[in-house]
Amino acid sequence: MNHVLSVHIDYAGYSDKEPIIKDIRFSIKSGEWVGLIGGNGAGKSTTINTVLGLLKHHKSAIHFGGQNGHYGYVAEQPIFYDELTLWEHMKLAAAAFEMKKDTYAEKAEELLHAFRMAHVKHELPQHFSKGMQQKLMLILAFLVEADVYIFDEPFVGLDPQATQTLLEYIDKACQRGAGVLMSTHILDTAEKVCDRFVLLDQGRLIAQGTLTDIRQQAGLSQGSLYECFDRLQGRECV
Ligand SMILES: Nc1ncnc2c1ncn2[C@@H]1O[C@H](COP(=O)(O)OP(=O)(O)OP(=O)(O)O)[C@@H](O)[C@H]1O
Repeated sequence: MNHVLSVHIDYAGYSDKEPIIKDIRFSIKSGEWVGLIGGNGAGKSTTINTVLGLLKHHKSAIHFGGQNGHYGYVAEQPIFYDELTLWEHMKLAAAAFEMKKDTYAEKAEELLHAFRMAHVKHELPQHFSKGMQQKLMLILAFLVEADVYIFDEPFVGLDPQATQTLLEYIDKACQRGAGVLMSTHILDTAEKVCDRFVLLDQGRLIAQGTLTDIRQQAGLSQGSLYECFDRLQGRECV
């Protein structure tokens, strides 16, 4: 199977002092949903920022594969233009990715409906709640058929229906062959939906693989993802 993303980070950080993350290597195949797991400050966002090429101080090789080279990214904090409505944001994204008018119109209405945002499509996102701003980011990400989707803590602020809708959209994206990297603290959800996991602690990779692999590495044959992560924290990866 093709890799849609391969990540090889020797080190990365925000200054030329001691790096924040070191020796992080993993890849994502077409159709795979990978959970990036770690406690507060473990280095999840730093890893994502390195993958996105946003850090100045790094030694890394990041390769995006796939068919069209498009990726979708949803940051931990919503990012938007204060003076553009939700609908204008969507039109801008469609124009940037040169989407066909018919494809766009159908997809746009479907997403607005699915995320229950049709009633505010002509409103400014700065007046939205945190969850609604998060939904705007998700709608923009799913508007374009990307080869890779990267989500940093996507569930924060979402209500249960929006969470379900997001899970369904990610699942559909994987079914058509996209790869997904998703950082989250919601380990019971991650355990249910992700195919594989990358576990970080203090800027280091401490384990990776399927739940079965992680259980083996933690020595807990029936352990939950949380129990395995709890056991593995503080150890170096083999
Ligand atoms: N912009 C920045 N400048 C300097 N240091 C930073 C910056 N952003 C994060 N760090 C540091 O990098 C380390 C890892 O942070 P990071 O945000 O990658 O963790 P995280 O796993 O995403 O945590 P959380 O779950 O709390 O979001 C922390 O020690 C943090 O203080």
